[in-house]
Amino acid sequence: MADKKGWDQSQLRKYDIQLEEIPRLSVKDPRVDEYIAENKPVVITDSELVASAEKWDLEYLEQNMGNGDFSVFMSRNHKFKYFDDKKIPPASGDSRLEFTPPTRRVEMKLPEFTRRLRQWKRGEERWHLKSSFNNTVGPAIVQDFLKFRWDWINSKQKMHSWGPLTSNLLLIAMEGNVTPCHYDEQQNFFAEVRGYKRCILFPPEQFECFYPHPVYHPHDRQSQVDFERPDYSRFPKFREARGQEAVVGPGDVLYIPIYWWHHIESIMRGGYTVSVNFWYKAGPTGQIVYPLKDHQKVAIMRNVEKMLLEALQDPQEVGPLLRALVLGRYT
Ligand SMILES: O=C(O)C(=O)C[C@H](CCCc1ccccc1)C(=O)O
Ligand SMILES: [Zn+2]
Repeated sequence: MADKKGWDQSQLRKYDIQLEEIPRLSVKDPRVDEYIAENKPVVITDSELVASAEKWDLEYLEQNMGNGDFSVFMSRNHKFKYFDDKKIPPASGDSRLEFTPPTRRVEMKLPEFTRRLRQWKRGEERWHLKSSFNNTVGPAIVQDFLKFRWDWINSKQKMHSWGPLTSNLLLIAMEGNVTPCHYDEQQNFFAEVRGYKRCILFPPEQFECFYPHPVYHPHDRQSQVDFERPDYSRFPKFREARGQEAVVGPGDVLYIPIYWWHHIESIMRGGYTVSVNFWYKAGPTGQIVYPLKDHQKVAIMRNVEKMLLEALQDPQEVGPLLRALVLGRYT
């Protein structure tokens, strides 16, 4: 039986990872801004940021999301590992370059999606709606969206000199769905509207523990490590990962700092989840200060990979050149 907090440990997947708690602070607590200023995760409670969306249950969404198409992802298992379809290589004889998408995107109307959620049986394919708010949504949703606490979030954006808001994603997931560990190049206020999501975060300085796919790969920014069955022979440093976790529920806002690794799961047997994220471009770098911050080194590594690929053209040549550059010389 779930505790008064709405869930219990049995609803979280088990991983062999050292985890601490992400602090939970009230929106009125001045320490919230200290965490954001230091690019450290914090769960902000009672912000009312998306309180106008509290009524977004499946029935309300069916009636008010309009008749447009929404991007829905289908997976044969519980994992929804993101991939950039613009980076999928053209078919070549070379099987080493072949990419098999782990999920399939299907455009469908909202009632189609909610039907699949309602009729789902264990073992069947899973669904995950991931869509921006476009101009096809109904007037009631527009009203709810306009009633988000833009005054509060705009004041945060300004106070911390973030760049512009680039997008809001509406995320509707089935219980048990998992978004595997990845990082984004944007600041993120992740607002939980309905249901409970367990979020595990790791700082950018643990880059070496997560072995992200190459930048040119469709799974760019995604970790190669399968949290459920880590391959410690290929990814030995994963043993050293130290995470922070939080289970966010309705009304909670999790600040996911730019470049921080995050794994997100809709808790098992918790029903569907509804989340809205707020992605912001990083602020201006301003004066470069040494020593560089860890996320700046990640950005440098990304640029080196891009430049080498541009220069060498063949992705197969990037590894050998980097090895020649480093082994016995910088190691
Ligand atoms: O808000 C975020 O950054 C999240 O990762 C939220 C996460 C998945 C959103 C879809 C997605 C996955 C990978 C890359 C970009 C977008 C979830 O809620 O399951
Ligand atoms: Zn993300």
